[in-house]
Amino acid sequence: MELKNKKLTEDEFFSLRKEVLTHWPTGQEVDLQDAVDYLKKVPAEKNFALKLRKAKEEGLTLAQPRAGVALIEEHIALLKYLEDEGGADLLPSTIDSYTRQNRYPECQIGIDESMKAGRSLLNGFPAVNHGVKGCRQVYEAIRNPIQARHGTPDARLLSEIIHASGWTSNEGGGISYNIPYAKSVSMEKTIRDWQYCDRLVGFYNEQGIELNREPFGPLTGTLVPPSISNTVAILEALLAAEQGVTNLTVGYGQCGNLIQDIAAIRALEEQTREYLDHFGYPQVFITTVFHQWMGGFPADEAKAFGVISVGAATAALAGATKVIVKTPHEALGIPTKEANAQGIRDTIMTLNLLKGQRMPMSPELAKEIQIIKAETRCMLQSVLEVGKGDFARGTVEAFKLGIIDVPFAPSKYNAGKMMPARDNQGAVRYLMTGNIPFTQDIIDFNKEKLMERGKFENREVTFQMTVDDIFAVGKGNLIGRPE
Ligand SMILES: CC[C@H]1O[C@@H](n2cnc3c(N)ncnc32)[C@H](O)[C@@H]1O
Repeated sequence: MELKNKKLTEDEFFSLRKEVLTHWPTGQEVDLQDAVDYLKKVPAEKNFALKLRKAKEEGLTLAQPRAGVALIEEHIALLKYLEDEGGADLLPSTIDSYTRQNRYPECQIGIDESMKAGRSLLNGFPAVNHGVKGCRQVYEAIRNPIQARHGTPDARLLSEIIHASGWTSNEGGGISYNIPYAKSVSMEKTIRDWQYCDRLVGFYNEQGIELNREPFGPLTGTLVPPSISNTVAILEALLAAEQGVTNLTVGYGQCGNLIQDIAAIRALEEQTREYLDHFGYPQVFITTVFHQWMGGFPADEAKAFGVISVGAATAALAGATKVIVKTPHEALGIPTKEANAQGIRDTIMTLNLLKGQRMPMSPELAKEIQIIKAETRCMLQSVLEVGKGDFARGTVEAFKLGIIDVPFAPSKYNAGKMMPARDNQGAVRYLMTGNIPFTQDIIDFNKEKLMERGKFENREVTFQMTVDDIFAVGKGNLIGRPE
């Protein structure tokens, strides 16, 4: 069947579903009517979609950590600690890397070995192997709404299991969980597979159960220009809306220049609204999520708290509905529950101090919003052209042609011709635009901003700036100044 941005019919969806549920024995535990009945009992305060609606209406920024360990009891203890001692408003379950690659046999080995070792030997929660039974145990043990966070190109079985278990949000998308997370999975396959995941949410919606979907904003988390991540977020929002998703959180990963980061969130929310309305989805409720710094972290915990606090402050001043929290163990690896809770308390303290405050509009902020929207518009219009009016087909073509190009992506389907670098205030600009069809004024704007830095640093504007920027934060600075 040719790829198209069209809502799957019930026949198409249910015939795919039969095969999806055979990918692992726990798929047989998923009974749709039983899942509907179970989800209908989820109280409003434990429904991710509803808690986000409430937060947006009240102008609050909610704090959510990442967290996941191999065994059910330990995972429950971890999540309870993060809500009780950390104060988390929303809970994750970060899914392990084997599950993300559908390597369920290795998950089983990881679970068995973790039981023998008495500690987690997986880097996340293997939700498919634990099945509906195990995931419901987790859901029933906690107070807050719970979301699956992962990086799964084919998340169809995972989505079936987590939603049947009362988990009312799922992160990811056909672009954002392919390009940064896979080497050679075709864009066409992941768009189709995520149409399935979104259609499942659309099905529950038709039963009166609203679930939240969250495209993964940061992508590679390495000097990603705001207009690149916003373009991907808006495309995934449009694809999800077509499948019947009505509650979407679009996201963005902190780049470090305060005005540009706030402009990115404001442009993202406004332009997502503009495109959803224009293409016939006014019913979709939009929230935003700001991811604290996704690049290299300082190992020194006090410095790490500095990075975490700036991320929390930026999220608050931007008016993001949610902020994803980092921990002082980021440079080391999987955090202890204590370190994870510290990151949340740091974040909530910062959010509370800035409660109700927003960065006021200014000529600088207005300019950054305008340039991000203009760059995003160039890419989205070009996606429509090469897709002959279809966003799904257009996305596949756009990556083939390098019209959308994500820096430092492992996927062979990403052109990798675009290169970013910071300007003299640390804002991320386009050093090379590759095949991205920007207008000349956009190209000139980015070049001028980088020339300013070159002049200040008395060096040529070259890829060396990019390299210096990549290591800068880990060394304690935002901009990679020449040594
Ligand atoms: C998106 C990548 C980020 O997710 C975080 N992460 C991944 N797995 C876990 C985990 N199991 N527990 C806590 N944090 C985690 C970590 O901050 C990493 O940089």
